[in-house]
Amino acid sequence: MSRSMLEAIRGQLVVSCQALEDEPLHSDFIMGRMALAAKQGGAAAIRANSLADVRAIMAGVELPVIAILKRDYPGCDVYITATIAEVDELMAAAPAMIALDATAHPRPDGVTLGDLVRTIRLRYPQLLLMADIATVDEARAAAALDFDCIGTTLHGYTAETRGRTLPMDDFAFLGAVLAAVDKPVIAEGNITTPEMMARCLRLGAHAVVVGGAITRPRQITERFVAALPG
Ligand SMILES: CC(=O)N[C@H](C=O)[C@@H](O)[C@H](O)[C@H](O)COP(=O)(O)O
Repeated sequence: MSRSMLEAIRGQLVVSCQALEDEPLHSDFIMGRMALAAKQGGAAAIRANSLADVRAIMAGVELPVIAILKRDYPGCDVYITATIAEVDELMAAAPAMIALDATAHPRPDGVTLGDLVRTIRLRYPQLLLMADIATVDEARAAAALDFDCIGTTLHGYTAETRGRTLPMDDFAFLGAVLAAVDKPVIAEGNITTPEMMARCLRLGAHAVVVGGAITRPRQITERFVAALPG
């Protein structure tokens, strides 16, 4: 997969197919089928967690994959592709792109984000890199490093941004990131309707990642149940 993957997802929908160990759909087989359904529905790429899921998806679906590896390190806030060990693990499947936590939080091995990116560039020159950020400062810092694109993934999920969500105030955070950086910005996080997706693209997002609203039936059910009258 070449750098043209970024071109392939321009103005398109990326579907995140993820189910962690504690979720009912946790299974590489099921994630592979979710990804196939997403492809048949018109998705341009898939975002997926873990080597097993990425492998299953790449084996059955001809779409580029944005791979991540979520791993909890005790006492550490960084859990999305935290170290070179997770990158090496994912590269056994050779996905087109890997997303890394690109917040200002310390990484479990003490390596700086800049050094991690430099190591990855030397080891895997063809790999595209996405920076998962939570704040505008983090977006700026990531843009100054050798990332190919920036994702709003972690806005609302760090101590500094807790209580916020991406759609708040007509996607004001997305607008601020777009104004602050000159790299492709991928809108991701709590985009739950087709209208929200379209709004992000009109605001200037390069592509939109939708996860739970498409691939997490428990979350979808909860939304319906919350709307029950009486
Ligand atoms: C914060 C975090 O760990 N986000 C993860 C990142 O890959 C996934 O759990 C999300 O499902 C994904 O970002 C898509 O977002 P949403 O499911 O809200 O459409």
